[in-house]
Amino acid sequence: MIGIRDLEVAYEQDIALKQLNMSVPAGATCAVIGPSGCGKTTLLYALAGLVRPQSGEIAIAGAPLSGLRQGTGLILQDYGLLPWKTVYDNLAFPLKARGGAGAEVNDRVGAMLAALGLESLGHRLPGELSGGQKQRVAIGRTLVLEPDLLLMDEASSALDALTKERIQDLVLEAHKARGFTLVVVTHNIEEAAFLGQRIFIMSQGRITSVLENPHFGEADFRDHPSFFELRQRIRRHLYEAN
Ligand SMILES: Nc1ncnc2c1ncn2[C@@H]1O[C@H](COP(=O)(O)OP(=O)(O)OP(=O)(O)O)[C@@H](O)[C@H]1O
Repeated sequence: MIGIRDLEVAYEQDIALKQLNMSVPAGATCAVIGPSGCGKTTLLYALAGLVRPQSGEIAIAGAPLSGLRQGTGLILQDYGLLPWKTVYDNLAFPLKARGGAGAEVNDRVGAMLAALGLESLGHRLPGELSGGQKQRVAIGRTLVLEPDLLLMDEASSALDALTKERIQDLVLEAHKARGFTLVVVTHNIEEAAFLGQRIFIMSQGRITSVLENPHFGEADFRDHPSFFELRQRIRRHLYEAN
C-alpha cells in the first residue's frame, strides 16, 4: 500500500527527513515512534501529500503520490474540528463537500455517530465536548469518507490513560471492520505497541529499526506478557537510536 524510497524533505536549511525508506502492506497497520523533532509529523504530511519532498519517491496503492489523494484520511493533533458547526454538521460537511445530499448523508452520518457512541451529542458544538469526545468526532469525520489509508498524528496525546486506551480500541475496531491501511505517528510506547503491526523507530529524520508485532490485534493484548516484551523492545531501540 505504502512504499517510500530515499525520501528527503527539508524546510529551508533544516533537513527533516533523510534518505527515509519504509513499506506498509495494504490493510496493515504501522506505528512510527520517535522523540520530539525526529520528523514524524513531516513524514505524515508527506504521506498526506501536504509537503513536497526534495527527492525520493512515495507510492500509495501502486501510484506515485503527487499531491492530495481522495482515499487518504488525516487526523491531526488538534482534531481540526470546525468550532462553529455541530458534531452532526462536522461529519456531514465533508460528505456534502464531495457532492453527497439529503437522506444518504443523513444515513451515513447517523450510522457513524452510532458506531462511535456519539448519537446523543450530534447537536453539540466542539467547544461543548471533552477531549475524548472531540477525538471521536475527528475519527468519525474522517471515517465517514471511507478512506483506504488513515493517517493519525499523536492521536490521543492530550487524553487521560483510560480515554486513550478506549480511543485506541475504537481505532482498532474500525480497522478490523473497514480494512484500511493505518499509519499512526506517536511518541507513546504503549500506543505504538498496541496499534502497530509493524513499528518503525525514528531518529533524526531516519528510520533506525523496524519491529514486527506478530501478536497485533489479539484479544486482551494489553494483558499479555508479549505486550510487555514488545514495549521493552521498543524502549530499548529508542534508547539505542537517541
Ligand atoms: N514548518 C517548518 N519550518 C521549518 N522547520 C520545520 C517546520 N516543521 C518542522 N520543522 C523542523 O523539522 C524537524 C522535524 O519536525 P517534525 O514536526 O516533523 O517532528 P516530530 O517528530 O513530529 O515532532 P513532535 O513529536 O514534537 O511533533 C524539526 O527539526 C522541526 O524543527
